[in-house]
Order: sequence, then structure tokens, then C-alpha cells
Amino acid sequence: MNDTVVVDDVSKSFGRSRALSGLSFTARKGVTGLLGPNGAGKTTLMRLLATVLAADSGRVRLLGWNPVYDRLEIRRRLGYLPQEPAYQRGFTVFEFVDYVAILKEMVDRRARHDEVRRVIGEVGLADVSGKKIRTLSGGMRRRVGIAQALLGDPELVLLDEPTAGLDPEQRLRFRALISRIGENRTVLLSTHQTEDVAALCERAVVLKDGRCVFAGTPEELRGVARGRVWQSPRRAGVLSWRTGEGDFRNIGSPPADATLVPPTVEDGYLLLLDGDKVEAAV
Ligand SMILES: Nc1ncnc2c1ncn2[C@@H]1O[C@H](COP(=O)(O)OP(=O)(O)OP(=O)(O)O)[C@@H](O)[C@H]1O
Repeated sequence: MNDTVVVDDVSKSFGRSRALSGLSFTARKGVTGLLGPNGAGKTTLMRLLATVLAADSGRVRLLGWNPVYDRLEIRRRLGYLPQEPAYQRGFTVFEFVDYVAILKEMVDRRARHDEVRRVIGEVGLADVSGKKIRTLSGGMRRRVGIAQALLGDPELVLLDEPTAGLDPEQRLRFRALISRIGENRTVLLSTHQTEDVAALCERAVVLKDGRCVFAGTPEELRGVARGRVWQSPRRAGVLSWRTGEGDFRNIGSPPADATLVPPTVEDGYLLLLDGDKVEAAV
């Protein structure tokens, strides 16, 4: 297999709080979505893969390198959009991306400026290149973050919640951009949006309590809830909510006369997270 990311039995604690607990999964070229509730360990995992943090135990291989010994080699091939990027808000878009390029050791000024213009163009910000970051909308600022992550054409791109807080139209544009980025690179995308995973990821990984509870295609994630989602006039499943049409959508073990409906990726995800409760109620 051409796995570009291998995480094997990795644990990481902060004091007494265990963020990652024996986590294992692999990723390869294309877009892999990382799903999980608040506190599941997504950001910790991203920081670990970005070589910002070291694991307490377990093994990690990134692009064939070991982050313990080859951090620089990995960093040269890595682009990272942190969850809370430290933008220099007084800089223009060009100045900020150029500043990151300097930090990335791009020393030839002309080649660096060409590369800065290229990545700014790639995220569709050429028109606002001379604008100060503080004057941009949140969605545009997020694109500046992606632009800097594309500097030097990295083989591995880590995007920590790039679509959080975007309006639907911006999300759509981001999906197009991210799927383009993933055509010839390994992209890991952490998100709370199962729709993003269904729409653009080739593979999905679900974290819960610092462990991997699912790894597979979005179709397989949807399959987790096959035969376990039904519609009824009254609340029935353990996970149950009223839909826009007035009926209830229920997830769990259906009664014999249930009207089953096709599951979504979100149904599969919810069932994975709340599976214990669902099984306990049977
Ligand atoms: N620097 C830190 N110091 C102490 N605890 C931390 C630190 N970073 C993370 N944690 C803890 O580790 C656990 C996992 O956090 P993490 O931020 O990785 O989750 P997450 O899946 O990214 O959550 P969210 O979706 O809310 O961003 C949480 O319990 C968190 O409180």
C-alpha cells in the first residue's frame, strides 16, 4: 500500500488528560476527512502530524520519514493550517504569505515572490493580494491560511477545520478548492461537518476519546447505519428528532413494522458515537 501517513498505537497526554489513546490509522494520496466530537483529539493529532508535538508512545511515519529523527525533512514537505492561525492582521495578504515563505527558508527573493503569487492565485485571492488581512472576511482569511499551507507544493497538507464558520456558498467553494488540492497530494481535513466528508473525502476516519473507531470510505460510514434508520409519526429510537415534514427520524434498532429510510453519512457517524447507548436500549 502507498500509505503516506501511518499512525500506529499512538498515545499523547497533557498532564492527567489523555488526548490520544492507542490511536492507529493510515492515510494516502487524496482527501481523508477526520471526524470526531469536541475533545476527541483531532487537533492534537493534527499538531502531532505537523511535528509541532511529539507522541508519548507509539509510532508515526510521514511520507516515509520518522518525525522523531527526520523532523526537518517532513516539515519541508508539509503544509499546515492550524485551527487558530496567528495571522499578522496588519500585514497585507501578500506580505503575510511572503513572511511565512521566509520562515519556510525560501531564500531566493524572486522565486519566493513568484511562489507567493502562485498560491495566492490558487486560492482565488489575487484581487485582494494588497489588502490588509484585518479588512478581510472570515472566509477570505481562511483562504489566506490555506494559501500559506500550499507554499512549496507540499506532499502532505493538514487542514484543521478549514470550513468551520463558513456560509454554505463559501463551504461549496472550499470543497472545490480542497478537492483540487487533494488531486496529487495527501490532504487530511479535520471537520465537524459530515456533509463535507460525504461530498469531498475519499476516506473518513472517526475519532472518539482519542481512539480511531472507524476508518473507511464515506459510503462505508453511511453503511454503518444501513437498516437502522426509520421514519415514524412518534419519537421511537434512542437518537430521534422531528424532521421538517413533521415525522420523526429515528436511529437504532427498528421495530418490525418500521419504514426504513436510506441512511446518510451523518447517521452512520451518530450511530458510531452513540452506539453504546443505542445497543443498551435494545
Ligand atoms: N495543550 C493542552 N493542554 C491540556 N490539555 C489539552 C491540550 N490540548 C488538548 N488537550 C486536551 O486533550 C483533549 C483533546 O483535545 P483536542 O483539542 O485534540 O480535541 P479536538 O477533537 O480537536 O476538539 P475540538 O473539536 O473541540 O477542536 C481534550 O480533552 C483537551 O482538553
